[in-house]
Amino acid sequence: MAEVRQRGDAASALLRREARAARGRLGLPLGLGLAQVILGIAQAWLIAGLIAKLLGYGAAGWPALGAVAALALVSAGLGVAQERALMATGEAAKARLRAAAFERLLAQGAEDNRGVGERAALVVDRIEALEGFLTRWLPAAALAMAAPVLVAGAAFTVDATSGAILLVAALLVPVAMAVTGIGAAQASKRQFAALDMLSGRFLDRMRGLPTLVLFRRQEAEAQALGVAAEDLRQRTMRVLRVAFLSSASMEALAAGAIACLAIRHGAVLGQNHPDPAGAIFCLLLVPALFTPLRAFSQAYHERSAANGAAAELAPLLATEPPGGLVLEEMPRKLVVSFQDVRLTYDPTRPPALDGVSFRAVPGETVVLAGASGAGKSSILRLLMGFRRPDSGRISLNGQDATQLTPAELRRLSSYVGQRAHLFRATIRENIALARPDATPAEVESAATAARVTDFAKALPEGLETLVGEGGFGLSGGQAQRVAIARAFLRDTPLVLLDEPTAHLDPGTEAEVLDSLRRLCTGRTAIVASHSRAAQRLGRVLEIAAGRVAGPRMAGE
Ligand SMILES: Nc1ncnc2c1ncn2[C@@H]1O[C@H](COP(=O)(O)OP(=O)(O)OP(=O)(O)O)[C@@H](O)[C@H]1O
Repeated sequence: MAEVRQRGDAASALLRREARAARGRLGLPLGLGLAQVILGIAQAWLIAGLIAKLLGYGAAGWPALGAVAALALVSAGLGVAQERALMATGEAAKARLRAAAFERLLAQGAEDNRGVGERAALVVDRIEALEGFLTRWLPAAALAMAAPVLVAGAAFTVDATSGAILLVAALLVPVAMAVTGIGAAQASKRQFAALDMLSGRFLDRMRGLPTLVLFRRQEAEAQALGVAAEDLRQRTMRVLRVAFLSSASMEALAAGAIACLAIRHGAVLGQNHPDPAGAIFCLLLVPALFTPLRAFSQAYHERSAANGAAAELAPLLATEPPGGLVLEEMPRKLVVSFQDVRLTYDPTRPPALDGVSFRAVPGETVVLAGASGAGKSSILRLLMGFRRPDSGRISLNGQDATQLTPAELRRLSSYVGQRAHLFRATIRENIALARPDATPAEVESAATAARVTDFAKALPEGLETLVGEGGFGLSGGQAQRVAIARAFLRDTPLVLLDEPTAHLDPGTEAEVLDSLRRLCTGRTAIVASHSRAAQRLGRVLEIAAGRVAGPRMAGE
């Protein structure tokens, strides 16, 4: 319960902060909205004169008709300008929020245990939902307060009772909305949760589609997706029901206001009203009063949706990007030392690292061997700054590594994992990703060093061949060589390799190891590997249950 309240508080705080940030940009659209209300009142005045003339009371003529048309044109122009100003405000806010959310997701990196679909939904859909709050709800709420005062004030100048009727109708709107909108925020939150479930599951199953087909699970999965989609439909209908209810209450109030005014001014049709044009004016003010109130009611739904989205975004945006020192210059050589390092992921389970000590000097390759789950990758994760040790000391050239920002720590190392991820881009662009400011010659020399050029020569467009999703398929060994080329291009003093030859046949493994040996030469290298062949890269440290079990000679 306390947690739910905390999430609600965090969501409100986020929305307040965003409202403050957007305030400066909302002045123009608000001013334009107010101008439209005033034009609406003027139009009602002119049209009232024209209708009175038709009923045989007044003297309004063609100039009044021309003025009504001109005001309608100006009002439409103002509407377009207002919409554009609101869109610009929304786009600026979304760009800022997306950059902040993305920065935090990147800082959490591999350690973020949210699914890919959920992370994508946070950055795309949730921030989209906040736009409605900033560009619909905030201006609509401000106009819903100012417009009734202007409209009722105009009615007062003609007839105090009509002014009072309009004012009371306007004051009843928030009451009706509060009654019909009870539970709207909760319904919205549930709708988002169902949407997350569905999109996360869909993405996950799409990625594993070949496996599902192989195991003939496609029917069962389609049914499970159907159930999740049905759940989303029901929750969406609940949200819509609330929205329909609140607009129905609005229409009832507008009808009530017209009815009261009609009773008050019914004599206008009996040809004995003291101010027929004024009476018609009061009746025509009802649309002018309810247009901004209707926008307010519709935006109420946007506010509920934004509340649901903010509750999910707030914890992410509240995480401070990790602080720390920044290196004055990149060291050419690096001595890595672990002293009694402990790391626990889950306090209910034994520690992943339980007092690990070792040292690796420049030019040396330390191979971490040991059974699956022994803690090899955890050592690499610490060196990449994705985790901080619970105790002990990790030093780089004698300096405490935990004092550096994680990003700075990552600047010192190049990493090659089990499977290189290739983006949909050319081979050249995929390599240059490691150092976008590299010259074409530098990229080519990295490609040569990693033997990418050997296979790229045979491809139709060489290094310019498009690879990755939907592009030319590379074999596992070729993709690993692209990853090694990235490491060559980065040219860092520390090289971290995590099972770099897993999934490769012995022949390809030998070729990849040959490139890796050259990559490690002259640098400090730490390699986690089960492979006997990879263990010949250097000094082997046996890791067992989070401890260094002892050194082994290469090839032992
Ligand atoms: N994010 C995590 N949350 C909880 N426990 C984790 C996490 N990552 C690893 N562990 C646990 O920590 C222990 C060490 O894991 P680690 O990945 O370092 O092993 P490893 O030796 O690299 O294994 P492998 O050779 O299979 O990759 C394992 O028991 C593992 O289950």
